Amino acid sequence: MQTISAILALGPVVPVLTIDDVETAVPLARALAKGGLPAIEVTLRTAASPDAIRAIAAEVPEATVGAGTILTPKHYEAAVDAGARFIVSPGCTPDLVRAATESEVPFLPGAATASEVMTLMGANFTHMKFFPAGPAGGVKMLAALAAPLPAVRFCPTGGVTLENAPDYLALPNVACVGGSWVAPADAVKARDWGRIEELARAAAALRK
Ligand SMILES: O=C(O)C(=O)C[C@H](O)[C@H](O)COP(=O)(O)O
Repeated sequence: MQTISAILALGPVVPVLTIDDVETAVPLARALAKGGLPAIEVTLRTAASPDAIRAIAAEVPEATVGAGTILTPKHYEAAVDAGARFIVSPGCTPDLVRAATESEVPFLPGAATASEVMTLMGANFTHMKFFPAGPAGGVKMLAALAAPLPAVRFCPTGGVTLENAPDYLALPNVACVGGSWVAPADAVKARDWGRIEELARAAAALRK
C-alpha cells in the first residue's frame, strides 16, 4: 500500500473524474496515465463509479486509482471494496477519521480553514485536500496558512486550471493540485482519448 504522500508525488495534477459510463473508465485512465498523470480520483457521485474504479484497478496497472466524494464510512468501505488505492473527501467528520484509522487504504481529508486543518493535524493527518480551493481563498489563503501551519501539505482542488495551477504549485505547502479540466465531459463523451492524453501531457509538464 502506497502512502498518501507517495501517491500525491506521482504527478503535479490529480485528475478528478465523474464517470457516467463505465465503458469510458479504462480508456480514460489509460490516456491520463499515458499523458503522465497516473494518480486519478474517481468521484463516487454516479451509479457507474464503483464499477469504474473496479475496472481501472483491474485493467490499468499503470494508474493509481482513488475514490473521491467520500462522505461516510459506508462510502469509504464501498470504495475500498472496489479497489480504490486512496480515498478523498471534500471535508471530514469524526466517523471518516475512524474509518480511515481502521483501513489500510490511505485517506486525504478535506479542509478549508485553520481550525479544520488543526483538527486534522490532531488526528495525525499531514496531507489534506484544500477544498474548494478557489472560493476558499485560493493561493493567498494557502500561503497564509503556511505561516502558522508549515508542516501540512495540500492538494488544492476546486477551480484549479492549467492557467492558475503554477501559482499553487509554487507554494511550499502544495504537494500537487486536483482538477477536472484534464478530462472535459465533451471529450469523454466523444471518446477523444487523444485530446485527453494531450491535456494530461500539458498538465504533467507543470513542475512542482
Ligand atoms: O468530489 C469531491 O470529492 C470534491 O472534492 C470535488 C472535486 O474535487 C471538484 O468538484 C473538482 O473541481 P473542479 O476541478 O473545479 O471541477
